[in-house]
Amino acid sequence: MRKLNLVFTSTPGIGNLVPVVEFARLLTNRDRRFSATVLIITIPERPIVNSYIQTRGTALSVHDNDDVNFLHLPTVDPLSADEYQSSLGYLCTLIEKHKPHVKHAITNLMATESGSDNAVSVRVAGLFVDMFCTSMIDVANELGIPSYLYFASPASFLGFLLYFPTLDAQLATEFVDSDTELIVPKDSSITELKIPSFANPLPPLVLPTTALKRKQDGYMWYLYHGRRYLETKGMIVNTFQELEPYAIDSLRVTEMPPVYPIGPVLDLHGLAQWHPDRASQEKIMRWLDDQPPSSVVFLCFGSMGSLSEAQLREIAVGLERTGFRFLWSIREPSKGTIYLPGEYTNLEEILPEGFFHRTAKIGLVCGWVPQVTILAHQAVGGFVSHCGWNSILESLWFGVPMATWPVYAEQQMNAFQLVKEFGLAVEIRLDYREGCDLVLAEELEKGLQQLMDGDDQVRRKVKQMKEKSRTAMMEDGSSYKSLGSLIEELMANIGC
Ligand SMILES: O=c1ccn([C@@H]2O[C@H](COP(=O)(O)OP(=O)(O)O[C@H]3O[C@H](CO)[C@@H](O)[C@H](O)[C@H]3O)[C@@H](O)[C@H]2O)c(=O)[nH]1
Repeated sequence: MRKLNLVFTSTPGIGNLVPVVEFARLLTNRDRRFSATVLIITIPERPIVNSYIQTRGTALSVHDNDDVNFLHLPTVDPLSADEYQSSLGYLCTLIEKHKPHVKHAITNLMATESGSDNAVSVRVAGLFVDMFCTSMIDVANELGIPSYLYFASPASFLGFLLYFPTLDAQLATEFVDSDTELIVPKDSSITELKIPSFANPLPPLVLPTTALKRKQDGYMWYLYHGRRYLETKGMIVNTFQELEPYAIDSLRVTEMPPVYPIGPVLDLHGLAQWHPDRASQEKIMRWLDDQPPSSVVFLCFGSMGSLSEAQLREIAVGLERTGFRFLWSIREPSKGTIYLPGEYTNLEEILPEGFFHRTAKIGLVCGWVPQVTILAHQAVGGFVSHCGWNSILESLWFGVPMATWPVYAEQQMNAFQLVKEFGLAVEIRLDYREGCDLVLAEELEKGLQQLMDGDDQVRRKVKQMKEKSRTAMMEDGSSYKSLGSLIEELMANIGC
């Protein structure tokens, strides 16, 4: 029997790696001719990602149904964080430095193709790179294998990055550059930017911070990746036609590689199972079991999100004022460029005096949470989200209405899309930026009231999108069919 091995490279972050692994599982389960090898880049400073890699890798190796293997790449010499202006600049350089290791690993996989006297022989059929791993396209080219983009953010953001080299010319002429601050329009009449993957013009302030810091290294990487996506044989996006019709259709033009919306691809069980602190995770679920249906507002800011102490205090006051039951995930700001947030040990000192005592009967404050399991719980009635794409897809899958509080990466654009283009969320903020902004207690209070008591239209639309997201993945659903087309294309590209 001959297996076709698909190789995956991923950015070492929860929001990137988990959807890559789930996509690899989806593909190999759908078509038994495929096996998958996920090349693992390790960053020692990210224990939560490493914990996922270890637990998930072990589970996959003993799970009969999944033909997905993790292959750990050797670590590269640490970079000096001081040399980089942004964590994206650091990350992309670090990934690029793994090129020789990726080449070596794939060459070894290919060496087993010929001369294998095993019952199962293997042929490497393609390399999938994620949004920040496009430097690996060179490796695929050198080895003569086709490369594909696997994009774990929305199609709208993919469209944005593809358009970014064009937008750059506009930003260069119409905006004022700065070494440290966000760029601003030269002319106050420029209040909107037209991006082809958005139905509506965007206020400049919902662009990612990286796109508004023209002089920083992250900006150059955005340009680089946007150009390189065009070199792939296909762009696979973790989204679905019914959610992003405008953005997906905007990508279906002749000069672009074909686009395959194959989502939502979610890890519906895994993330709750691999966190080392199982006791805290179980305590949260027991607490939720005691709450009435749809009564709890859940606040969580992603795997990389943390807020200032002043902001945490405003949230505490806002929550207390509304009197809603709440489950609030708080993370301590990271120690530096490449680190992820950690867990607080002294929250009593940070939150308003007496907060824990006064809210003991209605609220639970915690660190890392089993988010998917929480969103699936009937007690949860609303989700204040940082608008990471995985969080959005998860919330829609379980039909939980969201309130938008973007913090970093492309989340401001996602929030804009959710509120202004889809009507699937209540707005707290669209253009919040950690470090320069403060959402006041009364703003949060207003947003929460709208989320939990007010906007029936959002609630109704979210329920409809829940059904559509599930249908998309079923046999003959839009994403199911799109994955089928991708499989045909994969076979055609290697002449099978
Ligand atoms: O306490 C937590 C925090 C997060 N999660 C999970 O971690 C994932 C987080 O993914 P996402 O919501 O996409 O946020 P980020 O971790 O911030 O992901 C990065 O990657 C995404 C996909 O490219 C982007 O959309 C985001 O903006 C970017 O920050 C989700 O599956 C959550 O369920 C937990 O289980 N518990």
